[in-house]
Amino acid sequence: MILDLDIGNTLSKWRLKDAESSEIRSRGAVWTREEWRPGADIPDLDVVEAVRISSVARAAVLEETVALLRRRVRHVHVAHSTHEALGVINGYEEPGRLGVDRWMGALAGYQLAGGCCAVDCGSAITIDFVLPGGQHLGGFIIPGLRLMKESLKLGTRNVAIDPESEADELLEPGRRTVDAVNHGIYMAAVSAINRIYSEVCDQQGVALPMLLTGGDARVVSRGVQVPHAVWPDMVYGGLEACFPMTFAERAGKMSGAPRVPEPVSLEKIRAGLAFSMLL
Ligand SMILES: Nc1ncnc2c1ncn2[C@@H]1O[C@H](COP(=O)(O)OP(=O)(O)O)[C@@H](O)[C@H]1O
Ligand SMILES: CC(C)(COP(=O)(O)O)[C@@H](O)C(=O)NCCC(=O)O
Ligand SMILES: [K+]
Repeated sequence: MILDLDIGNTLSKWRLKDAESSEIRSRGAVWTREEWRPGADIPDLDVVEAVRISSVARAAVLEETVALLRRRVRHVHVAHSTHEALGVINGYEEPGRLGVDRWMGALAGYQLAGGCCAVDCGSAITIDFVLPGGQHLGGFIIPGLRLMKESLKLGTRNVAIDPESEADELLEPGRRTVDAVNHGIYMAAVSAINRIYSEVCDQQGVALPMLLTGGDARVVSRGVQVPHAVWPDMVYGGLEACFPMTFAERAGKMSGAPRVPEPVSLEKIRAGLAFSMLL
């Protein structure tokens, strides 16, 4: 069994993948601030032959986790952001400083779709761009929905956006604090994503397919007008591409990869941008 770990600032996600059949056998998540010790919510390491890790948590969290795993598992692979990988050139001045979850998303997106806009809606919302030739441009970082809400300190933190709510409702003016806050942060997130996408496609002269991932991807997806696909396992896709182990992975297949969304034409994107600025 292969254990894949995606350690974010809020949640440490894991999944167990069958090395023979490439099937996902189980998955789960634990709070990142809690110690990562095999137990109730964590898979049994006896069945694990290899681990692949993407972590943006504090260095100490990763070091402890790796030390613990190395005692029990033979192959432990830790992903790092590099200058180049799998045909993608990292756009950061200091490539190692790009969050490795963003790098995994960019690599997975490029492997799936060629040029792409990779959006990760977690503790932070990150929006990264890769051109069809493999140049990563860098990206944008804004606080995620939960962080935006907590920063207001209006006592609404415990009333999360219902992940089933329709975008229409969320985009209406709120008539009590909790709705005003939830609708406000939702509008902030989706309008930033729509606008950033259009600006960068306009600047670069190319309409890119958009891929969405992260804990808030489903709800954010409803408010994003740009054609896109939700890919919950996008970070894991990067790990598969960097450290291919199963037969399917070696053939370039990534688990749960969606169909590549067909972007609208550049003319439409530019017309939308002009319209939104009343030009
Ligand atoms: N069951 C859940 N538990 C915690 N957060 C959730 C849950 N479902 C959705 N979320 C949202 O997802 C975010 C965490 O998403 P995730 O992509 O795992 O973040 P990170 O990678 O930063 O840890 C939270 O900030 C919250 O807004
Ligand atoms: C931007 C992030 C905090 C996002 O993390 P996440 O929301 O997935 O927990 C993470 O990718 C990170 O720590 N990046 C390093 C800084 C950078 O990418 O420029
Ligand atoms: K993120």
